[in-house]
Amino acid sequence: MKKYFVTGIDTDSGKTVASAILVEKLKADYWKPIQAGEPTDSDAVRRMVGSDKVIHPEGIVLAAPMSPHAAAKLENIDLRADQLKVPVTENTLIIEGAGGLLVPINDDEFVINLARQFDAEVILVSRNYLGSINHTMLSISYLKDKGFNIAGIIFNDTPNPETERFILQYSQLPCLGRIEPLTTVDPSTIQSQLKNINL
Ligand SMILES: Nc1ncnc2c1ncn2[C@@H]1O[C@H](COP(=O)(O)OP(=O)(O)OP(=O)(O)O)[C@@H](O)[C@H]1O
Ligand SMILES: C[C@H](N)[C@H](N)CCCCCC(=O)O
Ligand SMILES: [Mg+2]
Repeated sequence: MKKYFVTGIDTDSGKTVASAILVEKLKADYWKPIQAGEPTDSDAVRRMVGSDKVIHPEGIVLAAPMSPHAAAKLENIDLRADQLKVPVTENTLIIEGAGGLLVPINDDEFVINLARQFDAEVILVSRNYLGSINHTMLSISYLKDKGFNIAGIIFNDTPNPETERFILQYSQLPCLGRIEPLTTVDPSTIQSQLKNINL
């Protein structure tokens, strides 16, 4: 089974929206290994995709909408990456991280480590805002320095051609698509974006 790990340049960059689009585009399953706070991303994806799609139960659900290391600490949970096991499926699997790359799981493991642990290719979601060039370049730099297998970048929200041109030219990474600003996020607007994804 092919696995993609959807990470973002920050929390709220659009990983869940991008994951729902990828689930539809690739007819894939979805899995959120670490959920911190409610409503859950799995429920959000369930509302965005067809009822034929498989959404696997989260690896762990933590109550507090915080960094997983802090949310786990509040519940006296000793959260370790190796407790999280990829669900069994023959299908392509879209795995969504939590926050950005270097969000801690505990005092010495980061969310992005899960991509390697799960043998998944990384998709980086870059939302366009003032400051996103820096966040995107730092994220790419880390992924490359650490030797992650990077599928490419998805740009989200209001297009910024010069931002996108610079990032793609400097990084030489594939652009996997662009998600337009959506007035509502629902199954029909998710479907409207499939044509904008090249994967
Ligand atoms: N292209 C878009 N158009 C309109 N709204 C969007 C778009 N992309 C994301 N949003 C909205 O922005 C918010 C954050 O997006 P999303 O939940 O996908 O981020 P995330 O990276 O998954 O965050 P988290 O780190 O909490 O998992 C949500 O309310 C989502 O519906
Ligand atoms: C609760 C939120 N929606 C995410 N699940 C977790 C975001 C953690 C961000 C931590 C940080 O970078 O400071
Ligand atoms: Mg999310």
